[in-house]
Amino acid sequence: MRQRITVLGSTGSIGKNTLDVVARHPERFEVFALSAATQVELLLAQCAQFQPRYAVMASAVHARELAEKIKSNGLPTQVIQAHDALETIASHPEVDSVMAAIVGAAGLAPCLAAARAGKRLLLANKEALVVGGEVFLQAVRSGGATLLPIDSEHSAIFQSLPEDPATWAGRVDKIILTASGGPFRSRPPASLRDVTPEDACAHPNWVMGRKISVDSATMMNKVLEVIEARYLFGLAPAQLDVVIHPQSTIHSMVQYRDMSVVAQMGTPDMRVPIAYGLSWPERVASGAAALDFHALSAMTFESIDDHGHPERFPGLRLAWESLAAAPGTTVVLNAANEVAVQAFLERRIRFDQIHALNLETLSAVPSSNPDSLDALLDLDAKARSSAEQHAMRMSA
Ligand SMILES: NC(=O)C1=CN([C@@H]2O[C@H](COP(=O)(O)OP(=O)(O)OC[C@H]3O[C@@H](n4cnc5c(N)ncnc54)[C@H](OP(=O)(O)O)[C@@H]3O)[C@@H](O)[C@H]2O)C=CC1
Ligand SMILES: CC(=O)[C@@H](O)[C@H](O)COP(=O)(O)O
Ligand SMILES: [Mn+2]
Repeated sequence: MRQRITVLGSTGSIGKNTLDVVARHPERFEVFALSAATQVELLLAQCAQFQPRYAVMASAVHARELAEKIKSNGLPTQVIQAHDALETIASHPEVDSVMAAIVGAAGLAPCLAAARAGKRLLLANKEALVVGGEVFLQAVRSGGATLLPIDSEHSAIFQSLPEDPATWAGRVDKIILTASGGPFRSRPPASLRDVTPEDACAHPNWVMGRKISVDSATMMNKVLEVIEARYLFGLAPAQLDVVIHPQSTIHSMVQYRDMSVVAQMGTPDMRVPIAYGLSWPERVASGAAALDFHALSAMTFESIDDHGHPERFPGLRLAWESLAAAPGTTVVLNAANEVAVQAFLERRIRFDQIHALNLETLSAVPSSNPDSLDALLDLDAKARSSAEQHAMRMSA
């Protein structure tokens, strides 16, 4: 029987790559539902191609527009307009797998719904796990869900670990996440004051959405990924390491107790981890080009400490610091960073103010121990409000 899939965030970079892989295997995969925030025309085109049962848009205005167009095009898709529409398509009894590809904490509630409903949950939306933390993991356990990483580093780690998670703690010495260093790896740190959103979004190796691209430029992406790895693989924060590898050929590594290192490699193409998540434990064609070892000129590595850190990437330490602090700290950090990145993309604050805004918000919002979705969203809202005030002061 075909695997029925809901794609949350189908109009984004991960969403489009997911549909590309799905379209290569019509005998294995069937699209059950799609969702977007504002891109009505693209979602309409996806509905025409994949004929899903349901489609959801984040706002009522866009949902109405999509529903009218779907009707006038004679398509069978039903547009669900309800405050919990994303949760509905993520937990529907006829869904097998959910691709979580919404950006930011906005994806948390449907992820939890999918987890509680015992779905196979393909997690690209790293912010959902960074915010959800133990509440997220508890939902996965209680719902009997299967959580599969899509983030390239975490897919690489997952592919490099033994099949049985019960053996990980005993066998693994540490996990080494690779970081490209982003577009500003070699720029004098003082010049970062004046970079534009276009500069920051020009990632050297990956074509991605704007938010994650800015995160790669500040190294906040690696902060989120260290926290994500902590929750996905259950190792101690001290067992998580980051090394700069500018070519993004090795996607991450696992170092075992005997000092053997297992790495996963490939061309930088998100269709590889997406295809692995979709087909796990099998493998299917992804559409990615093969890594050509005959043409591969170099694979280099640099220590972050030798690379202008902490001046260039002052935020990286926040990963370990927030994991050592009260559990709500990662919620506050993520919310602050989402507000800061948006403010930078809207040219309200400078690039070098993103880190300052994150620090100010962490100091201003008291940490707590949120133990439910409501408590997580409440803390997230408090942190956003505080961060917005800091952003307004900075831009004044
Ligand atoms: N891009 C990549 O290669 C990688 C991405 N990731 C992670 O995957 C996630 C998605 O990233 P990416 O695809 O780059 O992001 P994009 O910005 O390209 O896409 C985001 C998707 O989410 C939708 N969306 C945005 N805001 C909301 C909201 N408030 N409610 C509901 N839907 C919303 C967008 O709709 P619309 O298009 O209509 O605005 C779009 O479909 C992020 O968490 C990112 O960190 C992880 C590894 C690699
Ligand atoms: C493709 C992917 O998973 C991104 O998270 C990518 O790894 C960003 O790279 P850097 O954050 O290392 O620049
Ligand atoms: Mn990544």
